[in-house]
Amino acid sequence: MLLDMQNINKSFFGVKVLDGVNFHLGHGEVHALIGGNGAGKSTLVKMISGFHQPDEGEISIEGKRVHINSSIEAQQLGVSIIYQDPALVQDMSIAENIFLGVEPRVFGLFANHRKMKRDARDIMKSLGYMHHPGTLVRHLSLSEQHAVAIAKAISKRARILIMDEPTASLTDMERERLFLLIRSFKEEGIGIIYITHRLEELHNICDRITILRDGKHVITRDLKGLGENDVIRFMLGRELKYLFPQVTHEKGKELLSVKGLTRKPWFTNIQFQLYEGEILGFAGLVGSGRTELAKTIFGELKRDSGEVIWKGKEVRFRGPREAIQHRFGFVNRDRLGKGLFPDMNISQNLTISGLDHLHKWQFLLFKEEQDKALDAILQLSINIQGPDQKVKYLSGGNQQKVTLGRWLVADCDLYFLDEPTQSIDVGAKTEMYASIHDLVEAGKGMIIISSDLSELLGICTRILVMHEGHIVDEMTRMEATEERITQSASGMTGTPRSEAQEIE
Ligand SMILES: Nc1ncnc2c1ncn2[C@@H]1O[C@H](COP(=O)(O)OP(=O)(O)OP(=O)(O)O)[C@@H](O)[C@H]1O
Repeated sequence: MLLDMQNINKSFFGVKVLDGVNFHLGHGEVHALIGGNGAGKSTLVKMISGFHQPDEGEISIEGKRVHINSSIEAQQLGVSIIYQDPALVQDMSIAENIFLGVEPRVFGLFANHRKMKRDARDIMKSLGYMHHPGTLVRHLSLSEQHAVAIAKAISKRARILIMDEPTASLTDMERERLFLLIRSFKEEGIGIIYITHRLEELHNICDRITILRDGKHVITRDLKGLGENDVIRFMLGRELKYLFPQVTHEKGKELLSVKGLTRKPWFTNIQFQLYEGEILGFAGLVGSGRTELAKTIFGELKRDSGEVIWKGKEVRFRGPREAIQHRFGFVNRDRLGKGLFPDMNISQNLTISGLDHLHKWQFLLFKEEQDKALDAILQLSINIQGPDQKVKYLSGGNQQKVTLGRWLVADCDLYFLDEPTQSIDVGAKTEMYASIHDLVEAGKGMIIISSDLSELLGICTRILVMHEGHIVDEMTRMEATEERITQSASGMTGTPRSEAQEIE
C-alpha cells in the first residue's frame, strides 16, 4: 500500500469536520475522493500535504508511519498537491515557479538559471505547452497556470499526486490532455488522489472511489459497476430526481442589444440580442473573449467601439458601480480575487452586492435583504458553521455558493454568470438551475458563460459560440449538440458572424 490513512479525526474551532475517516491508495492507482461541498475532501488531503495535522489517527506511506508537519516534509516524502486555484507566484516566471525552493544549483551555491529554463521548457512541452520558460505567470490564463502547477509537481518526482479539482477551469481538449498525462503517471506507479465535482469524469480516469458525507466515510469500492446516480445517492444521502428544470419560457421583448462591440485584442464587432424569457449561453475556449465581452458590457473594461442597448436605451457604464446601479449583476469566476471578501463573515458577504471593493459599504442591504441572504444560505445548501463564519474558512464550493447567493438575492434585472457552478456539488447545482429558471420566469435577463457543455445544453435556450474574439456559431437548444459546439469553439467550422453578415 502506498498510502494508508486510518481513523483520521479533525476539528476546527470545536466543530468536527473529519470523523474517523479511513483512506488507502495503491501504487499506480487513481482514487477518486468524492463528496458534497464541505464534506471534508480538501481537509483530508491537506493532512498529507502537510498543511493540516490530524487531531487523531495514523498516516503511513509505503508501510512507514509518518508525521507530516509542513509542505517541505510532504515534498520530501514524495507528496505533491495541485489545487483548484493554482498556488503560483504571479510575478515570477514559469521556470522560477516550477523550481521554487528546489532550484538546480552550480557548485551547490548559485541557482543554475540556464538548466532551470531548459528543464522547465522540456516539462511544459511534455504537457503540450510551448511557452517561453521566462514568461511571467501573471501573463498566463488560468488553464495555463494549471499546467505550470502540474509541471511543478512532475519536477518534484511525486510518488503521491493529489489533484483537487484539476479540471474545474479546463476546456474539454485540455482535460483530455490531462487525462493522457494521468494515465502515463499511473504507468510509472504514481498514486493519484483525484477530487472532482464533474462526476462524468470518474469512469474515464479513476479505478476506485471513496465517498465522504459531512466528514464521515460513506463507502470505498471499485468504480466498475457504480453508476452516476449511485454516486450522487451516496454523496447526498438522497436521490436526485432531475438536474435541470423543464425550460418552458416564452421568448418575449428584447432586453439587451449589443451592436458592433469591440475591445481589442479580446473581441471584435460583436452583435447579439437577449430577449425576455431567454437563458443565453456563451460557449468557447478559455481566452475566446467571452469573459472580456461580459466585463465590457458591465463597464469593468473599456470598449473601443460599439453600442450596448438595454431596454431600448443606450448604456455606457464607466465602471461596475454604474452597472450595479442599473441593476446589472456579475457572478465572477475569480472567487477570492474580486468575488468575495475573505476576512468578512458569510452574512456580510451575502449582503454586499457591490463588486467594486472601494464602494463596498455603499451596497449594504437592509434587514429584509439580510433575511433573503439567509434564505440563500438555505436554498443553496451552503454548508456552514453559522452566518458569522469567515468566508476564508469555507470550503471552495461553499465560497462559490456565497458569491452566487449574493447576486441571487440582490434582485438584479440582468445577470452575467461566469462559470457559475465551478466547484459546486451536484445537489446545489440543481438548486441553482431552478433559481435561474425562476429569475428568467420573473422577466430577468440571463447570460451564462460556461465551459461545462452539459450545463449549457441543459439550461440555456440559445447558445452563442465564440472563437478568437468572434461569435462563430449560434444555435437554439433544439439544434445544439456537444459536437457542434466543440467544433465551432475550436474554430473548425463557422465564419465569424460579423464577417458573414458583412459578406451578405
Ligand atoms: N481552516 C479552517 N478553519 C475552519 N474551518 C475550516 C477550515 N478549513 C476547512 N474548514 C471547514 O471544514 C469543512 C470541510 O471543508 P473542506 O474544504 O475540506 O470541504 P471540501 O469537501 O473540500 O468541499 P468543496 O467541495 O467545497 O471543496 C467545511 O465546513 C469548512 O468550512
